[in-house]
Amino acid sequence: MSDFIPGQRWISDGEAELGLGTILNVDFRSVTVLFAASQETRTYSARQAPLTRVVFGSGDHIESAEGVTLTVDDTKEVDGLVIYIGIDAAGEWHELSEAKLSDRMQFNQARDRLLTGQVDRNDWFDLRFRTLHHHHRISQNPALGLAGPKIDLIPHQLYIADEVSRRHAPRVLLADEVGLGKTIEAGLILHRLLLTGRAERALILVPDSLTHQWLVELLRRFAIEVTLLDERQSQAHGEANPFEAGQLILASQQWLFANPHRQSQAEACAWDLLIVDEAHHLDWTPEETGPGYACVERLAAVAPGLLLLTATPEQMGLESHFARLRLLDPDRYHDLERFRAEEAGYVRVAEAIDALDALPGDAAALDTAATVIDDADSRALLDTLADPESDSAQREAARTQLRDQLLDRHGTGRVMFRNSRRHVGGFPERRLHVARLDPPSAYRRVLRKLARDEDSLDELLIETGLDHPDVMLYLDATYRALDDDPLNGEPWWQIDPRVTWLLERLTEMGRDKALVIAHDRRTATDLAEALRVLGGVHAPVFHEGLTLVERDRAAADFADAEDGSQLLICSEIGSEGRNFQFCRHLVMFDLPQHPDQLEQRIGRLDRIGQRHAIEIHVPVFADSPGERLLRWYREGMDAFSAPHGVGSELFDAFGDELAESLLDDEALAEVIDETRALFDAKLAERNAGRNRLLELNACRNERADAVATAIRELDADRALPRYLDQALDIFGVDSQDLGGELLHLRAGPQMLDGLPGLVKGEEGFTATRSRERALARDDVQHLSWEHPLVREIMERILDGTLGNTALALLDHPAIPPGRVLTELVFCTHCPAPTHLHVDRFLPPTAIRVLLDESGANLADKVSFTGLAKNLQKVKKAVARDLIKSRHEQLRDLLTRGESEAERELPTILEAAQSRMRERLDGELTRLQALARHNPSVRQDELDALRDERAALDTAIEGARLRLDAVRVIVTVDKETRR
Ligand SMILES: Nc1ncnc2c1ncn2[C@@H]1O[C@H](COP(=O)(O)OP(=O)(O)OP(=O)(O)O)[C@@H](O)[C@H]1O
Repeated sequence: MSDFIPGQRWISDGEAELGLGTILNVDFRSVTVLFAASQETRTYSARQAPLTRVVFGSGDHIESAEGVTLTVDDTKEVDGLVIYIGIDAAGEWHELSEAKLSDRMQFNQARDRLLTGQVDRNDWFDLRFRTLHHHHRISQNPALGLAGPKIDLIPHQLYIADEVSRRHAPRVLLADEVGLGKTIEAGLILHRLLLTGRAERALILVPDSLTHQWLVELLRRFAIEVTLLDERQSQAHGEANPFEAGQLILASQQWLFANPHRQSQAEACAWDLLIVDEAHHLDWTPEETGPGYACVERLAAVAPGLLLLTATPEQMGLESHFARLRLLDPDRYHDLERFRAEEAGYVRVAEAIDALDALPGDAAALDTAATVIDDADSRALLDTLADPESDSAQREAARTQLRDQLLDRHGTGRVMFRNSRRHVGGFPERRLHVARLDPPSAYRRVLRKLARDEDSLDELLIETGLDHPDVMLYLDATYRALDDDPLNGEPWWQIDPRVTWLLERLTEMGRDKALVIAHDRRTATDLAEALRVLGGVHAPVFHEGLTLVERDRAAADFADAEDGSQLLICSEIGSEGRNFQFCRHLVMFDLPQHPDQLEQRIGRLDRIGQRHAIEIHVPVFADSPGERLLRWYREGMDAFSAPHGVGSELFDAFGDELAESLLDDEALAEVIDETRALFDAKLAERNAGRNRLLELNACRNERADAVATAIRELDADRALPRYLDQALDIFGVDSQDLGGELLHLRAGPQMLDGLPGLVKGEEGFTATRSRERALARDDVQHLSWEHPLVREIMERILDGTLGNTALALLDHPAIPPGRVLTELVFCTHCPAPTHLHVDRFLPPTAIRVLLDESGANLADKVSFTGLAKNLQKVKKAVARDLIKSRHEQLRDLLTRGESEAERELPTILEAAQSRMRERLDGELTRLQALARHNPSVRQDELDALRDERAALDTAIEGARLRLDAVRVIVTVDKETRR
């Protein structure tokens, strides 16, 4: 028969912070418990439920749900429930069923363990106290959640991650230029949200070709383990919803978007955060919604958090860009025309921001700023800034604040972050090398035919089945398609001079690696064959026809610095998302037709981490459409020198005309002139308006610097190695110093099970506290306070009972032998739903009380460490006897200690309240001010912030103290010890 009866009170052994639970339901298999204080319900197996029954004894204090505190005098049992008989502060007697106890009550484990003679090792008690101390310290660190990942501290990424992850349910477009680290930003945001409990479930949708890269990047850099879901795995779950298989699911977009059944399963789950990479593929036009867009739209409607990633937000045109913004905030982005009009106003805002630098003293600048500034608070700041008499520190503060206010209150800044190379700086030069080759006669025949008249072009299109203008641009494909022609007997690569040209370039490059990209998959595979046959060069190929595993293998072969291949040949899919910055030669075997695609290709190499100038090699056939396309890119928009972000608009304006002029130099010259004029105009317009605002907003240096400094301080925290030494030893982890700041950690024979990354009998892992060392090697983990092993150890200590009782001997000349000191560690306990992240303001806070026999508190006079280093351990049996003999005295001292600690609680709670109010009121004021100007502040954000503040207020007010640990210290003299 089950031991559980509805109404009984139990606490969770592993999650004491849930508060006092009530048995809701019991059947022969399971038991369901409601933890009302933290609004959680849990179901456990009835036979192995990790629960402890809560029963209080005579002298204990209990509290009823109505808030009446009683001192227990006696108990009785009725129908399996304990009835407490106790007296309240006014001297009235009450009977209280356990079912009516307050949900916020704590079961005093340390007290009960001590009084029943269960004592732990003295060093465990030490470790417990230190854990509380460090946990408290780290929980309030402003860099929490950003310090653990194994990344370089790059300001624009830190700024974005910090800004976005502070928000309630962030919904943003991460739109940095290619290779500036959008994946890293998304990883940082996810990491912080997970670490602080603000998110638990996330769905990450990425292109097929990037699933593995994401999986590895999240694991290696962020120590985040995700479940990669595909159709095969989903089927293994049978009827069950495969998206429930893990908290963090990574899936391919192609798979999900093509599969309505799986989509409805994904939609049926509760996600906290949805991440969509390469979001420019989500097609939308006013006439038609693509399946990917529709799927994400439905998921985005139910997931509170949404991160869309794209380097080319406008690749599919402004309308499509607007549609993505609409996914983020449908209320704000509902009218395309209004959006266009708003964009036009950004120029004035950007000019006003720039004008601030000329103040005080410049009357024109003052006018420019004043035309945009229209609220009272901003106007007051402008007055300070314009006043030559004002204090210079005040002026600087006003300038910064005003700039922030202008950025906040105007533009898409809050929903879109876009950093550019120009702004970030420090990126390598790009060098273009064009090889002008003579077309072989077979290609010349095609060109002549094309040049003849329109009818010949139509004929060729029908004959080859190719599209226009592909038939002119990719002559090898046209040649292949004309395989009925007896003159086209040889494989294209036997006649195409680009093959020998490439072999020669490879020889010149020596040991340097090269990435080759061709438009067409067949060109890529044939080219690999050609290089093998004609030059004995082995090259892996990467294209859409390969399985994911085959693609990853090809990429890994290329990435291998020692034995890997010199080159990788990709079709166009290799031009997206992949990290090839270890290589500096890019061969564009042909040219893509869209400027954004050209930028994506270059972006594989021109990424963070690239240390060399990038050599871009392009072979073109003299006087061919390919050469004309190259001219359009170079002369029309400087497409090879740096990303400019207006390619999409140019393509929309001139793509068709260009296709028509690829056979005609005169017509081309006109298209180039027109393209150039529009390019210059767009660039000027962008740089003055939206781009300028986006740039200014994408990284606020003071904030980024503050985060980086906080991270560096945590990196250098000398307390971590000391803490780890002790913790690893106690948890049975063997650690070996490998020199060079490296540490190898392995499970020792006595290790407590279930520590992340460590399994008995297995190798373990190498880690280092040095960020630089960790970054230098893929196989070395970054050991920080946020490392999963350190977090698990801390959580186990804080949630469990390890070290919460101890007994030690003290030999002190000033204290006679046989006296008892009691060292009590109380801890604030604040049950609240995890998403409130109450730890930010009130992390478990220790109050130490050290009582002598008379009940005097010596904590201020005798420090924890001062005392600890003079203590001697004692055998457990002796400790038990000592405790038994002092039972009554200890009970009294425990009660006395409680009232000592209670005296300190109000100050701690007040400080927590004021920290919380300062932060949330500040955010609320800022958001309210923003909402007046910038409709991208959502009403639900404001409401959520108000609700959060109210809920935090209640939670902090309801915080209690619980006895976390107790150590009894008995004084001895040298004689006794001997
Ligand atoms: N802070 C960092 N520390 C170390 N490496 C980084 C950092 N930021 C970016 N990288 C590396 O630079 C490369 C580009 O970063 P990432 O893939 O996040 O860029 P992206 O903006 O998503 O690129 P794309 O536009 O191609 O999708 C990756 O190899 C990434 O690991």
